[in-house]
Amino acid sequence: MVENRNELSSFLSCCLQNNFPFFAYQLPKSGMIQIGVQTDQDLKDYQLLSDLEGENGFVFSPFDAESKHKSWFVRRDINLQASEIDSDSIQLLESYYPEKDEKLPADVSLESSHALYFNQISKMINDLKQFKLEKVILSRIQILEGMGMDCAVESFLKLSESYDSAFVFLVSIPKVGTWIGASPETLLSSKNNAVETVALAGTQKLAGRITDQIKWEQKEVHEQALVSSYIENVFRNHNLTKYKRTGPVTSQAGNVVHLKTTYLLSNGMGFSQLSNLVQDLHPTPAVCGLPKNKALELIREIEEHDREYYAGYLGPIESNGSISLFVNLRSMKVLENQMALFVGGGITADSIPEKEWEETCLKAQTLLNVIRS
Ligand SMILES: C=C(O[C@H]1C=CC=C(C(=O)O)[C@@H]1O)C(=O)O
Repeated sequence: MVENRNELSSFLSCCLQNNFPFFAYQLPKSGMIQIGVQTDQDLKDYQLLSDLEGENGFVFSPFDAESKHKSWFVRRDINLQASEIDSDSIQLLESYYPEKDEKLPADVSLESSHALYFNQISKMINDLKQFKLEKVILSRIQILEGMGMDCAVESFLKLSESYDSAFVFLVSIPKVGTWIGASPETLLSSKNNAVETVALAGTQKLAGRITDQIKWEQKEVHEQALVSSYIENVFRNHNLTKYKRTGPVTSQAGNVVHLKTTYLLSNGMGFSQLSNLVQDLHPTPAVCGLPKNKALELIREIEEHDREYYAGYLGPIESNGSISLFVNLRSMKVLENQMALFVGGGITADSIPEKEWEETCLKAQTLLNVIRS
């Protein structure tokens, strides 16, 4: 826990209450929260990540590029590390107070009931068999009543204190939304010429075991292998033939474990090459399915809720070309008096509906155990 936790909490609450576009995040294994604030509300949207070359800030992109939701870029006009925050930082913020014209997002109740989820999964399994799809991700929303905007900062701080190996974030964009989460999945990161991505899939409850004791079933191994082969295929299409593959290994994410293969590409890539790679990787079969376009069609047809930014990607980009992008998973949209928690799981023709429902409950617990503690 940072020594100046109270000042940090006041600073983030001040950003939120005064409708600054801002972001706070803790990169995996960094133990350090970074904060960026845009001092005006003149937000930039983008079509291609390559349009942001040379910029310093944070990107926030939806699951479905063809939906009404845009990809946003928040500038890092004020750049602070959590440990630097004191009363002067709040004064600095005060000098930039934007107009308070933003209304808080209204509460919604899009919760997918057990019955609705079961109807959807049955239809999905039938369609998977009929149209010979390998895998599709079905998601649902769980509404947390009585926990809204007032709890956002505290929830983010608790997640950052509990999850050292996740990408923990709080991002708020006026008229777009406020999201918090602890993602276990890197989409693409590039620093000092080393480019990394992961293939993540398969879920089990940790249940007090050490990761080495965990045995994976054929269905889970297959599900994860699909994500790996998709990534390797994207590499091939980009003529990226030299990379180091590690895994699959069991990787812990709170109370659950996944199978994870890590890919390291050591040849330096320019920003536009990285951007093209992101464009092709997203959405991976960890959040969409295979074949990608058919899976996307099925998701649009079967899910009744709007995923918005869940299963999209987000993270910081720097003017020197470094990027750290993560999949927006294990995350919640913060509303006035509610939080909408999004969870999903990979469905194959062999899926057992009740087990899949339980898996989404386990994933939800990753966040609930911490924010309700
Ligand atoms: C879609 C989610 O998780 C993905 C990432 C890891 C394992 C997954 C699975 O086992 O289905 C999912 O593909 C989610 O947490 O909402």
